[in-house]
Amino acid sequence: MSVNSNPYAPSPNDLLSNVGNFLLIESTLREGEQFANAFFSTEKKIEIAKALDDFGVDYIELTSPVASEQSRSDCEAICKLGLKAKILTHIRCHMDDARVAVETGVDGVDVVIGTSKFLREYSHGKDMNYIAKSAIEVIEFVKSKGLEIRFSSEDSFRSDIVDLLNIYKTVDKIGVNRVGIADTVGCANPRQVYELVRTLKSVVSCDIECHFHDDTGCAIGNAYSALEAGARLIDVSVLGIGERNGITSLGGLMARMIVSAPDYVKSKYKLHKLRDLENLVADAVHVNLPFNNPITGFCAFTHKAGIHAKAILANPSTYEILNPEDFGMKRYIHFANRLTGWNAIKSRVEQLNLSLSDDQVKEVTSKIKQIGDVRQLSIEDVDTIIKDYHSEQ
Ligand SMILES: CC(=O)SCCNC(=O)CCNC(=O)[C@H](O)C(C)(C)COP(=O)(O)OP(=O)(O)OC[C@H]1O[C@@H](n2cnc3c(N)ncnc32)[C@H](O)[C@@H]1OP(=O)(O)O
Ligand SMILES: O=C(O)CCC(=O)C(=O)O
Ligand SMILES: [Zn+2]
Repeated sequence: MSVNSNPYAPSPNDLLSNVGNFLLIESTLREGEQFANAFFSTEKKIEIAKALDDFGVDYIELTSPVASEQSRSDCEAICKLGLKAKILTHIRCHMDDARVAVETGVDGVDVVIGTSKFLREYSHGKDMNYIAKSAIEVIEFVKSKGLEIRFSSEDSFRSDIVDLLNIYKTVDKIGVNRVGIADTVGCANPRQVYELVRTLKSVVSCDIECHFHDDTGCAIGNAYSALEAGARLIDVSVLGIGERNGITSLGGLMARMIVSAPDYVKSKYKLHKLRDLENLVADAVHVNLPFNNPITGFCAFTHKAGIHAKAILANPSTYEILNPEDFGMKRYIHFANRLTGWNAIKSRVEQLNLSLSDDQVKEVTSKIKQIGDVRQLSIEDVDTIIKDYHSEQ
């Protein structure tokens, strides 16, 4: 499908949109380490960093080097790998953290500080004047070391809009590479995201990065909305792992973006490596891939009901917006159940290299349904019913 005829692509009149021109900040080794189950050894971090790099992410964000001595030395080790992705570390807006971060060998530093009333009161206890002063000091220091610098407001969507725009204007003026918006508690909806990014876009000249938690199920939708409004970078993690139930997942965002920007996504990311990457991280944090995971969930390309199966057999686009082959995955018709139809069973008869007329297939389908009404069927059950029926003819 060409971009012009793709109904899911941004309109050519949509001048703000970065849907076909976005970058990924991959935060499995920062936000992901904040997932309850995560403990990454140095070797595992290196393995994950290499796999992310191979997949094609633009940036890899690492845990703050002040979190622990091992975090600092792991950060140094990953910087020395010579990956194509730029390496970032993530710190508080404080000179003590910044001094350590710039010595690790990273390409850039992501600085964050809470700007909502909740966090100003109960997290760091600083007012907006103090935040601006310390942001300027940290940003100028990191820039003086020749590193990329991003300034982010934590809990942006519960922060005062005037405070937000003022601090972003201030840091933009002194030359940050990016400003970040963070939906730290997952409260934002796509419309609010669109409006905030669009407003911010009109007051800063640097790139905009966005970070979305998934507490209310909007993390992928919000990321898409942010790109539509002109954000350039999205924070993701493999399987979305992070604090609480996590953030925008890499695979989920790939699923969304390949529909809207297929050429860009396919040319930039090695989509066939997604499943291995997800399995690597899932194993490392002792979880299974969720059954309903976009793309790699076990039933992501499984079609069951007879109406679906018939149409899928005729043309997969009837019930698939994603092509499994783009991700090295396979489509599957689940025919061993009472919702099946004669078209699916006919296809199975052909796979078994048997020959039955359409009327015979319809008859054997009704036998399958009768048994399927009584108990769960396996493929072997259905194959036996078909073979027995065939030999009786
Ligand atoms: C929304 C996010 O995910 S932000 C990223 C979160 N990442 C992390 O927390 C990294 C891992 N964290 C750690 O290892 C530790 O919390 C450390 C090393 C950063 C700090 O440890 P401690 O000094 O023991 O402090 P503790 O964790 O109890 O409290 C956080 C401290 O940071 C301060 N703080 C919190 N956010 C910020 C900020 N953005 N900028 C500056 N200071 C901050 C708080 O005021 C508090 O300091 P205080 O108790 O001395 O007043
Ligand atoms: O640095 C950022 O932009 C985001 C920090 C974070 O993890 C959050 O606010 O949830
Ligand atoms: Zn987060």
